[in-house]
Amino acid sequence: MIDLLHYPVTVTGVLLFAHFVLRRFLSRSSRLPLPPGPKGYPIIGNILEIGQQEQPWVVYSDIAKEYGDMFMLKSLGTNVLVLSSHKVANELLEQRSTIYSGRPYLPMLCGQFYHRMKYDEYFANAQYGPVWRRRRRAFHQHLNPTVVHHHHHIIFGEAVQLLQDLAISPDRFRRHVQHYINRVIFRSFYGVKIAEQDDPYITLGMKTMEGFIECGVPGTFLVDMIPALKYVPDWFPGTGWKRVAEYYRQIAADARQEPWNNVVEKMKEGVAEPSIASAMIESMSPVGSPAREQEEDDARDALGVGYVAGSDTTLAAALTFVLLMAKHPEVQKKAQDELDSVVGIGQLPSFEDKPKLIYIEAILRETMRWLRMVPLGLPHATTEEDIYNGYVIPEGTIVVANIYHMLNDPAAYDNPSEFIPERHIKDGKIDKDVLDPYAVFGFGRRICPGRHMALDTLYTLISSTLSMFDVSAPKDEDGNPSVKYSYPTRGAVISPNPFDCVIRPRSARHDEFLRTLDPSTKD
Ligand code: HEM
Repeated sequence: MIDLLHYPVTVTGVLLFAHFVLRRFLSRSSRLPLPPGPKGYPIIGNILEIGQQEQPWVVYSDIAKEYGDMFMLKSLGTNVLVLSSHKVANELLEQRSTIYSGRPYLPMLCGQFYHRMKYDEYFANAQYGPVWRRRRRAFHQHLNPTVVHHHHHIIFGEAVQLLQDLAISPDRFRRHVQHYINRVIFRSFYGVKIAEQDDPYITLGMKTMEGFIECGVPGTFLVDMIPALKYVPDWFPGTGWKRVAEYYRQIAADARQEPWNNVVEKMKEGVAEPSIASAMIESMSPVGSPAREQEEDDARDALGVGYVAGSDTTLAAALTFVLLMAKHPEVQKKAQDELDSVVGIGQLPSFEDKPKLIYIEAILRETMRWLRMVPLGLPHATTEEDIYNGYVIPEGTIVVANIYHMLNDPAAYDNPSEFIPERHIKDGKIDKDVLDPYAVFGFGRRICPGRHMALDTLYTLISSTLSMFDVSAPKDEDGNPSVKYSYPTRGAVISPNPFDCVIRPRSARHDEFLRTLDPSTKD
């Protein structure tokens, strides 16, 4: 006998089931192939290519030469789609950004269970959804191109301090450049002046990064592959990962909370230096109102990402610039001639000079292109199935843009391994026909929202150091100038390993000028 009470439910269930089965088997996608890619081994598939530790960007680049600008690697249920041209990256990550803006699911780092590190509170790791959207919007409001100039006095004032530090102890240039970049981030974000040594906020930020490096590689912890392990009780042997997760969860929470609390306290005392945090707090709903708690969480966590995402990346570009100047005295001389004629000898370039400093702009572009600091960008993930050029790209596919390959493409750049700023200039202007190297900042809705601040910081660093200093190569055993340098072969961000170079004021006059600079008057 038919159970009338459940009849509609049963019919709906059968129809729904039939709908899904038919959709699966009759859909175009089920008849379409996956994008091509190297044939893997039985069961493990392409795990060797995916898990490649040494210069995976070069390995992917070689595969692209055989399979074209889009290929798929498959292993143990994971699909990794590698994009190797601007065209495909634009068509998928930009034009279809509603589908391609997720991040890969990393259970230990960001999983949805208690024993996790909660690193998805940093919106750079968050899944595409309302939390990511709110935090990204809060961040963007204070760092978009129309308002980033609010931080110029900090970028410039701290550069004066950098020049003085370089004049006093040029051998410690690495430390000085790093401190400059961190001062810019912490002053503009929180209005705090960080300490030269053992700053507590920097220590927390560095430990947070350690957690990312230690636990961010899927497969380091078994729970990444067998999420059911989260149910194993804490006292059970082999559950040490839970303590690791708790440790870093607390560190990362403190890294976001402590500088924020400092701003709140200083605002109460009426002594807060204006900053992004203080501006955010001033524009919030009244304390005690329903919206307030979420607004505070979003603002605090949106700002927390600044040091984590912005410090090492900007440092990689800045140190590479120093290295390239030591290697290329002819480029340096040309830049100094431009600075002297546009700004004047013994003067510091300002942001007003920027449109006229074409060669400086070309050096900045070429440094980014030559280095490709984040060679594989940050991985995206598809949030639904897609069909592109006759191939099916399943939901949950990890999508990697091989920025290294794009900016190293001989079809786009002659002699791509050479550092040639002139390639970006035509008829005394930046040549818009040359492929924009700012792919280093990623693509689509996830494109780096700190890029305007990064570029303004790098412009200031490049123009002000070249206006005051000569950078040269140390002499080798035979008395010839030689810069010995190397780059790490693994990691998300590639920054030069420690190298030596000689930094000196350009002349006695420049030396004199450096002595008279007062950082406080330049803010
Ligand atoms: C030269 C310096 C920098 C480079 C090369 C760089 C590069 C990148 C790249 C490749 C991404 C991933 C984009 C994607 O998923 O497609 C990214 C994301 C991000 N960057 Fe940067 N970045 C730099 C500086 C900064 C700075 C200074 C900040 C902050 C002040 C910052 C904040 C962020 C954030 C918050 C994200 C995550 C965006 C999201 O997931 O929605 N970056 N960056």
